[in-house]
Amino acid sequence: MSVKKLTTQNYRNLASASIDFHPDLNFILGDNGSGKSSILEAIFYLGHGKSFRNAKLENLVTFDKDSFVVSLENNNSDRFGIRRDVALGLSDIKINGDKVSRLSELAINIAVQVITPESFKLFFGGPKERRKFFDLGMFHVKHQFGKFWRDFVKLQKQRNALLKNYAKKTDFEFWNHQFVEQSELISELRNDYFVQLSKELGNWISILLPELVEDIKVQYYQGWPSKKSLVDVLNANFDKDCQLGFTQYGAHKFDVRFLIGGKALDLKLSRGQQKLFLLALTFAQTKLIEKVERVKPILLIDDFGAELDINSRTALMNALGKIDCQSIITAIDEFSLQPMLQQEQQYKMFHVKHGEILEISK
Ligand SMILES: Nc1ncnc2c1ncn2[C@@H]1O[C@H](COP(=O)(O)OP(=O)(O)OP(=O)(O)O)[C@@H](O)[C@H]1O
Repeated sequence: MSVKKLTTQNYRNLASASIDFHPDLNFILGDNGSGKSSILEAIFYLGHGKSFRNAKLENLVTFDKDSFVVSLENNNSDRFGIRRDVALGLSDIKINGDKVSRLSELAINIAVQVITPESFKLFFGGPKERRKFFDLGMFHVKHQFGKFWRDFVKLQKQRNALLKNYAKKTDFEFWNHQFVEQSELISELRNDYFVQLSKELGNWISILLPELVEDIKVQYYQGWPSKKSLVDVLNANFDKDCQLGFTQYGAHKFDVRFLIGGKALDLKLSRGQQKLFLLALTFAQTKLIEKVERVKPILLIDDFGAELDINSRTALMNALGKIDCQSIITAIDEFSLQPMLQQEQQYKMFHVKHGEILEISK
């Protein structure tokens, strides 16, 4: 799907905003602090139920207000909305006017990915951001994943509760068996996804970082040593798990490493190159989501010009031209979007000032 119209009430500094987007390409311009990122954040919120800036709920509602609403209408005229009352701790999710209980029902319809100037720092730091990123792709591409993952998390919680309660080793047999079975199911699905993603990544690296195309290696770590069975690993680590009160190995501990010529990617690449690499990975994931044809993905790029020179921006523009997704891109001014605007392509452009949004006619 693509976002046809976004409406907000009391979301950050967007007191009462409404934007009619272009189905493919959109630019949002404005000074620092005008509200550009807040617009992307509102769209992301509808797809994820949280901010990409790791902000607390109470910081999302406009200062001195108690609740906010974000809603969108898609290209099929379906309407999706969330209302959060921060003071009362209430939340209302609606699809076409009907209440739904699960955020995942929104997430199924809104496959939104975001790249910000901070993304690459987080992504190439600890494993948390990488897990979030890949799980989003899994959710949209491998449709069993959502259910598998929910079941796994329940088992993980049960096992951790037993660990914290100093249960006997024999009490774990039943839970270990299920935990292992579910971890293996997830790992198999992820493995499959990584083969697809690695292949697709090569295509986007050749557009965005062609000089590195031969040197990149992606390594997938399933969450426990690949040559050992998870049952053996759990048994061998039982005492340590008890001491820590949580399970050290399993599907929740998966990670992905990227090597360039055998060295960690963040040691070899500049910040701009890391951003391009993350963009290539995002395009690869977007392409896989597009191929399953459940939803058309949406790509949000915050602060387009940051870290990228004119050659990199040209490469990014070429990449955008090769993917069927809706893009919403923010920038300080038209100059930092160059060479995007020299193309004969259709787009809409907006200007934001103090949370007020105006469409700019071309
Ligand atoms: N809860 C809130 N209520 C009202 N205003 C807020 C709230 N949270 C943040 N703001 C203000 O909203 C403004 C817009 O922030 P936003 O991050 O969207 O700006 P931006 O245009 O993306 O800026 P930059 O180019 O610097 O990234 C900021 O000035 C900020 O102080």
